[in-house]
Amino acid sequence: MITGERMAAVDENAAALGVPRKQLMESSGHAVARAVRDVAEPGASVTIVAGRGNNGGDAFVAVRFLEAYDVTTLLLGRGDRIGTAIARENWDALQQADYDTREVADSSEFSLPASDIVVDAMLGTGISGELREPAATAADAINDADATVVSVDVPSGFDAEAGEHADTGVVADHVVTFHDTKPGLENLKAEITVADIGIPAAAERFVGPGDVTLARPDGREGRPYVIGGGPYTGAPALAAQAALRASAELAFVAAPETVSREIQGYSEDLIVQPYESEVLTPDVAEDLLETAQQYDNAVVLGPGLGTDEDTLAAAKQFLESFTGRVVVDADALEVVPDLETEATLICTPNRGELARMGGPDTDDLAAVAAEIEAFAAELGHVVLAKGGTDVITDGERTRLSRSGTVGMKVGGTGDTLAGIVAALLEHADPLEAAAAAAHVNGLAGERLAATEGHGFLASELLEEIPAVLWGKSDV
Ligand SMILES: NC(=O)C1=CN([C@@H]2O[C@H](COP(=O)(O)OP(=O)(O)OC[C@H]3O[C@@H](n4cnc5c(N)ncnc54)[C@H](O)[C@@H]3O)[C@@H](O)[C@H]2O)[C@@H](O)CC1
Ligand SMILES: [K+]
Repeated sequence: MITGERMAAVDENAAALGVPRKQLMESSGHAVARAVRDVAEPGASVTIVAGRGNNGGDAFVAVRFLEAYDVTTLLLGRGDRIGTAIARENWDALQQADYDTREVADSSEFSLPASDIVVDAMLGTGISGELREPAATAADAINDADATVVSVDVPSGFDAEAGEHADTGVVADHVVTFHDTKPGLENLKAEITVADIGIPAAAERFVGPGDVTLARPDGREGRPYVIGGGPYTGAPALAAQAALRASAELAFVAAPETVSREIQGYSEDLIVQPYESEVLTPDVAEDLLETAQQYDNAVVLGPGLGTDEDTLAAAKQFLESFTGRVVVDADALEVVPDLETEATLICTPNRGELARMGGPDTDDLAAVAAEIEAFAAELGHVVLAKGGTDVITDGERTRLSRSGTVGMKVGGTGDTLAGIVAALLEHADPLEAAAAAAHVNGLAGERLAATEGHGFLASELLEEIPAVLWGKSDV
């Protein structure tokens, strides 16, 4: 099962792997033609009702595979208003090769020719809300017609994110859906065919530009709360600054007063909240919990906290009472395996931390991705295992991020990663936020490596984050 949103991400990843969308459209169109051939003998009359998106584009391709049929193609709108280049190219090809095509300017002009088959290619996964005109009129006519209706990808009017049908939508007899079934299709009376359109498995498995698009912030949102610092001061500052670079509105750092000035000294952009103690203690954790619950911040727990016994007890206590989202990093990770918590945790262990938590102990994380997935399932939390290839899993879904360079072994890159995860949590679900963050952090390193070789610093990653997130996502 795949949502329309995720499908678009996978499709973008496929393009980055060298399989562009136009190629997928060719496969989709071929699959639609096969479905028509399955329900009608050669010579049968086929009317294609196409919209101006890629759903229509799939049907334009199908026309070329249906030479043995009597095909008429109706486009809702004008050809020069087709929304995507690849759909327009396929429409133009039909014009140049003299296929029977007609443009329908508005609903008053719409009339459905009597035909054996109607191919419904008005709207696919790009729909929002009830059908607008002329699609609504066309849907009524299709539903009233005596033809077998084959819908492309989803029946037009069906929302593939929510799995809901618009009141005005097409009622299909057959649906040819692509790559994987979509939420809610199984509740329809239609016969569903899932067509393989040649998307490489790697486009789902490896984090790519599509995953970044999916998690990309479209504004400033979120106020991550970094609980860190004590024995170390750089780590919490890096995490908080990375969150700001990745779209957080504000970034708070709760730290011992003995080091709070030092942390503030690294950056005037942070809001540092000192507490009276040299390290995090259970008493302090209780106060911090109140603040975190009140503001519903995403929390980053761990950077620079140290392993004082009191600190670990405090981290455990915090996590057991908190009910929000926490990125757990560094020293705080070791309390996770014994926790009882309602919080949503995203654990970001490196190799050693993963092993100490009870997960696999290896340099080659990709080779043990299935074990890490099982480990995350057992924990009941998202695990982002950091290595040459990062493994990101929620125990059911697993993604691998190959971005990054050896220069990222430098201290502090895990802290920037934790901050990016916290920021993206405002825009994406925990697994998607973690996967995109891992990719973004690695790409930021790759940008630096282009000029600095292996000699760059974690603090320099910070400035690269915006370009990776909002600029061209391929370096
Ligand atoms: N990986 C993929 O995502 C692939 C997608 N393909 C096809 O592309 C489709 C998605 O294409 P698009 O994203 O271009 O979107 P659609 O073709 O679903 O439609 C987008 C168009 O519909 C209009 N629209 C949106 N809501 C409307 C409403 N309520 N009433 C009337 N018009 C409305 C929009 O303004 C836009 O012009 C898929 O369903 C599938 O058929 C395939 O070509 C191959 C691969
Ligand atoms: K459709």
